[in-house]
Amino acid sequence: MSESNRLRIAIQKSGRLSKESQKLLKGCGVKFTVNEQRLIAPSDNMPIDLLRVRDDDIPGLIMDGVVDLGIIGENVLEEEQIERQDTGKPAQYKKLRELDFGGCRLSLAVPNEFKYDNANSLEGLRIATSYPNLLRRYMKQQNINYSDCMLKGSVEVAPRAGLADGICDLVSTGATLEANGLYETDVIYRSKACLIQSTTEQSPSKQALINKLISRMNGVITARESKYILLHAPTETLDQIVALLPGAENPTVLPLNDDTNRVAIHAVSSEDLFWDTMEELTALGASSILVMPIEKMMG
Ligand SMILES: Nc1ncnc2c1ncn2[C@@H]1O[C@H](COP(=O)(O)OP(=O)(O)OP(=O)(O)O)[C@@H](O)[C@H]1O
Ligand SMILES: O=P(O)(O)OC[C@H]1O[C@H](OP(=O)(O)OP(=O)(O)O)[C@H](O)[C@@H]1O
Ligand SMILES: [Mg+2]
Repeated sequence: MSESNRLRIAIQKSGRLSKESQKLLKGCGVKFTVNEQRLIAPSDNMPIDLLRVRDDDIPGLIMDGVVDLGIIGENVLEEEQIERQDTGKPAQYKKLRELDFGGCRLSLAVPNEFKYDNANSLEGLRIATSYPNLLRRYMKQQNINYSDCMLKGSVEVAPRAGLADGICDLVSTGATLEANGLYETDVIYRSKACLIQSTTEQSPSKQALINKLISRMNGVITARESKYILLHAPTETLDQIVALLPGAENPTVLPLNDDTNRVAIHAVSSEDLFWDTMEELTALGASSILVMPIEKMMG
């Protein structure tokens, strides 16, 4: 259905995913300028148009084949898929990869004064949510009767406002729940942002561009999760020091000028190097420890 020669990518216009989605695409070499008033941000250097929309609209745009790629929270994607499956609308998509942002969970929460023992304590409650389908699926699995109160926003104030007994909403740090006198009882869905594609067959040139973007995205995300580590180590503790570097296989070991007892180590580590490990390295005699970010990785 998407007949344009340009690849269309739907991203959230403004909200939790918008900045990170733009940063990821820029990291993949897609140049564009966002004009806040405009729905479409065309790329200047690649045949790509970014569609800036409400996140709730992204799964439907993909499932109807109106756009080619989308960056969306798995929670919104799954919610829309259940809705469409129940109403007989197209509900297919391809998940290309999970992304490294937008991590949160959809949880049930009740007021601090509510006595909760197990999921059965929720029997008969009225629960406010923006995710009625994910909530229904969970409550059915648990065999619990409830009624729902559909709210698109400000779900966390529903119990205090007398609209509901509990809520089913997104949680990350838990600060919103705490600020509203609520506590989390059941995690019903864990979510991250992901990259999805419509199942519409693409022209070879568009599919080649999609493949290029996926490969670059892999490079950007792997690089973000990795560090370049340089340090000096005594030869007698070299093996112990290398063993402490997280996920660093085959580091480069180089001699130092005028010092036969020490060597320089260069390593790419698949994780960050935390202060605790830095302190352990120092205790083993390591010095001049540098931990540097990596911008891009390939091959
Ligand atoms: N606190 C959080 N921490 C991390 N990710 C979150 C958090 N809250 C939400 N998300 C993720 O970001 C997505 C977008 O959240 P946001 O609050 O911006 O949505 P929204 O208010 O529905 O936006 P829109 O106006 O586009 O409909 C959520 O669906 C979820 O996947
Ligand atoms: O556990 P926390 O770290 O407090 O995060 C949870 C909050 O984050 C989201 O809202 P957001 O801040 O994106 O604003 P919104 O009200 O526009 O959805 C979500 O709807 C919760 O309200
Ligand atoms: Mg939304």
